[in-house]
Amino acid sequence: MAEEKALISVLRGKAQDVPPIWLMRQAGRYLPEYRDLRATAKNFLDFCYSPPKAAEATLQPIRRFAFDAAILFSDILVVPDAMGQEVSFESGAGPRLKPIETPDEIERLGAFSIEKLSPVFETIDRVKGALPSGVAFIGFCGAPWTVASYMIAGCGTPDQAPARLFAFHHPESFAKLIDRLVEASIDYLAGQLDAGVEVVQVFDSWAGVLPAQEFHRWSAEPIRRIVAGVKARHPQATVIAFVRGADARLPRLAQTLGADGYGLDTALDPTWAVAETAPNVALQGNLDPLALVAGGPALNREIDFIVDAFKGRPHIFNLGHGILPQTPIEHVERLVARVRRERA
Ligand SMILES: Cc1c2[nH]c(c1CCC(=O)O)Cc1[nH]c(c(CCC(=O)O)c1C)Cc1[nH]c(c(CCC(=O)O)c1C)Cc1[nH]c(c(C)c1CCC(=O)O)C2
Repeated sequence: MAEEKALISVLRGKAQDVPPIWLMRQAGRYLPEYRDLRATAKNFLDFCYSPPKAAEATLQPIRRFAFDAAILFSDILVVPDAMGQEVSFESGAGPRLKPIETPDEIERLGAFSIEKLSPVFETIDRVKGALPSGVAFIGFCGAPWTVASYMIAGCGTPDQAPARLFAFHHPESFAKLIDRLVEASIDYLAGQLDAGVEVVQVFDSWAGVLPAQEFHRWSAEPIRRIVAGVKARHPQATVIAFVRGADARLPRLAQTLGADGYGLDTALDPTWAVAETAPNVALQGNLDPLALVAGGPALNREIDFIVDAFKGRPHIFNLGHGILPQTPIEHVERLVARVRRERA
């Protein structure tokens, strides 16, 4: 039997001497080869739905940095796209959808068409044959709250106020949208696992804006249902929950969501997270993406602090949020070398 991949071992609760490393949004605009490839597609979603291009974008950061995991190149907003709420991306301005303003519009959303996402599964099939042994393959989806927040607002907002207001005004209708996203996410992640990913990560990038009861209802509980639904269909699969802004709610999440690993955002203190969660729970994170932009002694100091804070604990080295487009490539190279202790 092939040796267990380091990232999978960590998710199964086994600490490694050297933590496996990958970076959220590791495929993207900080890479010149990504920018060249991206220029060959007429828009971002076409790019996501082109298996040869999406497979190449998935593999680019693996070739360059030999990360311990590849993450499928796609986007969380393909799910609303597959529900008939058309999505487009304007360059420099982020995603655009037709906003949902009334409960009626939730009733009128189409059924989730998993067939529409068949190019994603074909991308997975292409990548899995091309990955070096030892490199784990991660699929993903957005958590229902984060995806719903874009579906309601129709674009990115600083505080997700449109979705928060909609949920206060129309809780029953909002619950229907969340339920539909839970079901779609389970089908979608199970489809990704059928196609060949080994790990799935659920991104709740906007959980941190919710007050306690809303957080429980719209962020935590839907993620718990997704984890249970995925594991019912794929008992071997491992799941990472990235609940950005979980803050003091992390220990309770780690007891209740049922995931194998928890992503920590930049603001969480690793020493506290290690002390407040069970020792077999894997933790992922949480270098400040701006430290990676800054480089210099600050970067070394931050890397060493994180590696040391998680020592002896199942830990996946990662950023606390996505890599920024202005990140110098040499800083990423230095990060990987330093985490692997090839200290230059
Ligand atoms: C909220 C969210 C989205 N998408 C995603 C999230 C959750 C993680 C997070 O909080 O960063 C997740 C995502 N988006 C993308 C990936 C691909 C895989 C990877 O991590 O490398 C992943 C995992 C590609 C992408 N998704 C997007 C790009 C840039 C578009 C381009 O190249 O033209 C990429 C590479 C576009 C996107 N997609 C989204 C926004 C708000 C934007 C615009 C902002 C931006 O440009 O970064 C929605």
